[in-house]
Amino acid sequence: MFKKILVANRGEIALRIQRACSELGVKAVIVYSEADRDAKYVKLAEEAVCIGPAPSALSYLNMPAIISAAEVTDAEAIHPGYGFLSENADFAERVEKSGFQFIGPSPESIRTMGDKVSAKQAMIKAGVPCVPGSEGELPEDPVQIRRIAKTVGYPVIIKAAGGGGGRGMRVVHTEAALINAVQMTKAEAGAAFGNPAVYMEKFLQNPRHIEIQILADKHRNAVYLGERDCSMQRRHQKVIEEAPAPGIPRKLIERIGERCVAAVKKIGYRGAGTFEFLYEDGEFYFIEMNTRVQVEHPVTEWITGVDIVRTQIMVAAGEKLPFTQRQIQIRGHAIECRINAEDPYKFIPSPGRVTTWHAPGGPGVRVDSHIYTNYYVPPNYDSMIGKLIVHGDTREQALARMRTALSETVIEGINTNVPLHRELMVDANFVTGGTNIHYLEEWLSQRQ
Ligand SMILES: Nc1ncc2cc(-c3cccc4ccccc34)c(N3CC[C@@H](N)C3)nc2n1
Ligand SMILES: [Ca+2]
Repeated sequence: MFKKILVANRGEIALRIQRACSELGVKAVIVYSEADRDAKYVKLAEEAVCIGPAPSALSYLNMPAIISAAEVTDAEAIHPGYGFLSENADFAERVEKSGFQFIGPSPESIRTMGDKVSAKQAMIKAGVPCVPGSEGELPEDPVQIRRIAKTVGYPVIIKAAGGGGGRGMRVVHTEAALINAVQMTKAEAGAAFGNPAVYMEKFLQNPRHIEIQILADKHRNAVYLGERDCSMQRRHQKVIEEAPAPGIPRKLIERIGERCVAAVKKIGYRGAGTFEFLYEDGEFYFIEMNTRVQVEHPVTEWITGVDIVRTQIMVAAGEKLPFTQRQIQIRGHAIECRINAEDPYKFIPSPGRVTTWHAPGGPGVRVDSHIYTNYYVPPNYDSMIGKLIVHGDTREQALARMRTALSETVIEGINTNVPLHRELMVDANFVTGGTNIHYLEEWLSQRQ
């Protein structure tokens, strides 16, 4: 086991990793930008290194600064968290070339999954069901592009190989609009990701977003930890996540979960990973794989009893998974509300000083947040200031606990989306369960 790990992130995930290290008896080195000098986990840190000024590019994305911080503090490993450099293959490579363990998959796995075309090809080879489409990069020839679209059937969606998470996508409903749409998406992809390659898929009209969490060690053991329903999103920002996914037969989950496990074994994947699927009419369609721990990992932790961050660290240290698939039992239901410093209905960021913070509590309530009374939420980073996660024996009990927790939550001094969560937790369709990826945006447009 490592003696010292550098936490290359900020906010609630930095605190989460710091806690996992503390529990394992591993020292944690905290890095921070000048804007995060007063962060809770910096104050709690045994060792903290300022890696630069507020802008991410000069701090949390500053590879030399982070690697130097690891050197001067004699850290043995670096945990990237999520966002920032967590899925940057070059960073993982530089970390390992500098003699540190990167807590995550190999640079090759990160690179393969970061290119959405190679990711899909790997999954097709591994027998994971994918959305029908161009099975590779679209050719230049307009005649061929039209032929592929005709085979796939309109509407189609053009996606950037270097995109993901909703960036670099364009839906096409008619042949007349096709070639121009391909050219626009290629130009945008070239500019945004330095990679103009695009691919095509059948556009699924009303899918749910279901993801499978996997964990794999360096000894070819791998398990899946059930699924999460992440369909309650707005402009590709998740708002509410839950596990298990309401109304999906366990048999279907087991089948797709086992295929994901077979795939990670086949590609020699190690660490935590998430397979993103669209789910429609009883079918799963692979769209992307995330090679990082995700914001919403606590809902999976609670229904399986597995500490994902702790296991990431153990696996990176070369240990075997401390459980087999048979030992993974799904118990109860968990729901997560992302708490953002923003206007609850206009989504305008609302940084500033938190003058009052009262966290909720009680049976089945978990609060993952770094804020405190008088904490100043900096304007430089994304607006998420914490997560409220609840667990119950049933979905109904989890909903009741979330309503109670939200009613106890007090955050004054800034705007937050807590009022939005309070309304959603009593919305008839959300309470029924199984709302698709468009539901929240439709709900918000009707509310305006
Ligand atoms: N073939 C096909 N059909 C429909 C799709 C719809 C979306 C999509 C569009 C808009 C919001 C979404 C929220 C969660 C998951 C997916 C979406 C989508 N995304 C958006 C982000 C990235 N994960 C892929 N890909 C799709 N692909
Ligand atoms: Ca993704």
